[in-house]
Amino acid sequence: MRIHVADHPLIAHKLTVLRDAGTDSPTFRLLTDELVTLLAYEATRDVRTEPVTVPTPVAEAAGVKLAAPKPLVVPILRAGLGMLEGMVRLLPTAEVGFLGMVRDEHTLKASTYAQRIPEDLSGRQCYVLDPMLATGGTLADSVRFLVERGADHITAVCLLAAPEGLRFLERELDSVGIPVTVVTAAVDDHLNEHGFIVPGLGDAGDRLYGIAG
Ligand SMILES: O=P(O)(O)OC[C@H]1O[C@H](OP(=O)(O)OP(=O)(O)O)[C@H](O)[C@@H]1O
Ligand SMILES: O=c1cc[nH]c(=O)[nH]1
Ligand SMILES: [Mg+2]
Repeated sequence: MRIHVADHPLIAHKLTVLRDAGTDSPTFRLLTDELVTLLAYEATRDVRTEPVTVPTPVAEAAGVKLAAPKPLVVPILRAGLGMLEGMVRLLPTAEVGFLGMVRDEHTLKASTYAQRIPEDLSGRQCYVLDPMLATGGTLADSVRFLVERGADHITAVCLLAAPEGLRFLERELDSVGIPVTVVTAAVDDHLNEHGFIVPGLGDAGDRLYGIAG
């Protein structure tokens, strides 16, 4: 597994405001959107392209276009939905599949409550969106789900990751047999006893959308 920490002053600045407990939901949503577009630039570094030629007003120019099959962007509901627009802004021709997952607050185990993902992902590059990589359980399960359907290249885009979760994913995803990359704006200090990232930003879903019932 490859881990890329996006080290850029604009990312660090926006992340600082995002962490601030005083930042309200509308601002949190706006900053999430902006951060994802900056992260998407790094996350799509390996997107597959094929050569094309276009006529400029002067001559033929060699260029590239995104290769088929189209990339699939997969936000993990709920919080990953806040990252969708920022990602498809850079990849407007991508298709979007949805995975609804929730982590039990006591056992910290993730479970899937909804999915709308193509049955056959053979040859597809997938971009998983989830702001928080805490224990890594949610991301490990979502990567396995996509690999079982044939995805052959997966990049996860996160805002924050915990070192414990990254270590867990490195062990778990060793055997999936395809390249997996995690792109994150920062790796934080540790997980607390409730499985929250420290210093983190709190519950990303709640900060985006309000307290879930
Ligand atoms: O790495 P993990 O320990 O698995 O935790 C990370 C997951 O926890 C949060 O989801 P949550 O269960 O709070 O659902 P929500 O997005 O609906 O708030 C977060 O959005 C991730 O999906
Ligand atoms: O810190 C954390 C950990 C899991 N999920 C969140 O939203 N925040
Ligand atoms: Mg949540």
